[in-house]
Amino acid sequence: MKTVTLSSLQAHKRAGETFSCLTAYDASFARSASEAGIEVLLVGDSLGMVLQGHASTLPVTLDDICYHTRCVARGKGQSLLMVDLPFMSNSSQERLLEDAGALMRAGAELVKVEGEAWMADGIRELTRRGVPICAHLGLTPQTVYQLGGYKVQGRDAERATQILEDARTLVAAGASVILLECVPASLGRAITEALDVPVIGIGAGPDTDGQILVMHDVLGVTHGRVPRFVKNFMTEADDIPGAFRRYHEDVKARRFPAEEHCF
Ligand SMILES: Nc1nc(=O)c2c([nH]1)NC[C@@H]1CN(c3ccc(C(=O)N[C@@H](CCC(=O)O)C(=O)O)cc3)CN21
Ligand SMILES: CC(C)C(=O)C(=O)O
Ligand SMILES: [Mg+2]
Repeated sequence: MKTVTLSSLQAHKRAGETFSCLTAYDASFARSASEAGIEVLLVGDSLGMVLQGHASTLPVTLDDICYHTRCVARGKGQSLLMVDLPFMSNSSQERLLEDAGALMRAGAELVKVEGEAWMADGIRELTRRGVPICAHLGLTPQTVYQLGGYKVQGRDAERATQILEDARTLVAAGASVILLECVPASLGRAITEALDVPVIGIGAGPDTDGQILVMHDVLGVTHGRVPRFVKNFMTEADDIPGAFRRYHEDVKARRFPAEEHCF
């Protein structure tokens, strides 16, 4: 695989080709995912749930994320390294810039922020300073206690329009990538078509430019009820590298997500 950059993701979008993304939290799994061809690795704050055992992503600290980013950076190969800003890193503009700076120094190449249109100022200041941004919209797990649970967002026309408008606003403010979580497939498609920047989906239907899943879900080691958009690729593979390859190939061939994974 050639080195993945923001412009290669753009090129995939223009060519109508999909790309695959997967969370990674350490060097060994990052290397394996990268060797499978997975274009983007995310050090997600989901690590609070799958590594630390919390019920949400809120307890994850900047130091936790920086530690895992340094680990993944050593194994990432040619993949692009995206990293989540943790809960409350947006408590002030100063803190936002400081925390994003810490993630970049740890090895991030693209910083993902949850937030709606009000994050536009922060995103403008970050991009001005050379921090490429992915804006995460739809189901934003850091606001789960406000949303009342991990529920599909944008089912009604009003909220769907709001998510589309937020996406436009954040792209205008400088976001290079949009990530949509848990929205109806029709909305995933509409937003992907409306924007020039790459759109990554998780539970956002088959038509987004990229797909992302949590590594533990792909390997079938998540305990408890798994979201509808999850597929365990171990059942069709001989080993972990094989499951990563299968996930990557199924995304590239648009075999994943299938109808049963969508809302
Ligand atoms: N293992 C794991 N996988 C993830 O995808 C994930 C995490 N952890 N932690 C952080 C967030 C939390 N996420 C979640 C968690 C649960 C649902 C879920 O159960 N959703 C319901 C929607 C029901 C509805 O509103 O219709 C589902 O049935 O999929 C969705 C996203 C996604 N992220
Ligand atoms: C589920 C993905 C998109 C994420 O934000 C994470 O892993 O933290
Ligand atoms: Mg996250």
